[in-house]
Amino acid sequence: MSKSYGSVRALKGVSFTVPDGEVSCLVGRNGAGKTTVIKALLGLIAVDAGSLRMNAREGARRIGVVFGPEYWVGSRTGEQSLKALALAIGASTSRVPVCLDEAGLGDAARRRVRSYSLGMRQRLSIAAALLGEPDNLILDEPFVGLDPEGVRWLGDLLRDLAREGRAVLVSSHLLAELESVGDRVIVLNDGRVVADRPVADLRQIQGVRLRVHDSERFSDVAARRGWQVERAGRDSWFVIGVSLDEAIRALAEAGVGIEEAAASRGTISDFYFDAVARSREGDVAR
Ligand SMILES: Nc1ncnc2c1ncn2[C@@H]1O[C@H](COP(=O)(O)OP(=O)(O)OP(=O)(O)O)[C@@H](O)[C@H]1O
Repeated sequence: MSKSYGSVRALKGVSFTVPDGEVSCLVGRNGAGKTTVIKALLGLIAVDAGSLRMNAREGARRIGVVFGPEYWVGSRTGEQSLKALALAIGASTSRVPVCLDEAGLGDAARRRVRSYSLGMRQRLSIAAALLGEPDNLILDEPFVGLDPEGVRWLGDLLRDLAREGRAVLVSSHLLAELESVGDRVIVLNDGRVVADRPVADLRQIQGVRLRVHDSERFSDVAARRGWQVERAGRDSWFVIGVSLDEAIRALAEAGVGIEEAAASRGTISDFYFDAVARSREGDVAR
């Protein structure tokens, strides 16, 4: 898909697949194009080129959408809000208490939304997405405002919904929350997909996570030794396929100060920072 807003090219030929039975994570910096992709998928904006294809096994598939917490009208109760929505989308109102319970809002159903916390509004949005028993789910920043219990609950819910065969697409800046949820990670940068990989592949990668005092000297050592490194932050690195002992010895010999070092497997966070850094250098990795 490609999309411009006037002279701003928000999407420059974005293409990816969201498979059934998986949680796919869309990540990227502010302005990378995530919301534009999601709006285009939902038909809320027209794209200049490209299209969304759904592998419809049984006719048109239904998409559940999580609205931002600001969507709700404060003077309505949670129950009234979902009833109105159920009527609007043609879902049975018998789903309302089921979805409110699923979202942990059973006890707050008759309270006005204006008295809900941010996390409760977010839960109401998630309950709304489940109303129509959707085949697919699209969630834009669903973890915002949730407490630690809520984060775990939502992670488990998304995994369960995917395990039941749904395609789930989540956009989020909260990479730590995605680590235990995602099956696939798609990195957007400046309107392009710059990386797209199964999380299981990342977990296969073994290496050493390091925080060093001097990244320039570290890079010299890494280049001399032929290490494959991924940048995971300003002075944080992930060295692939090297043991902890080997890394510490080599850096100590070269006089590079180490602040932290630990053996580790690949994470979404490493993958993300590395993909964004490479795309800035013009080296688009997939
Ligand atoms: N209605 C609009 N009019 C003009 N430019 C827009 C509009 N909506 C988005 N843009 C621009 O398109 C680009 C992509 O924006 P988008 O909101 O899709 O990014 P995002 O990845 O969702 O960012 P964030 O993480 O901050 O939510 C940005 O440069 C943004 O300024």
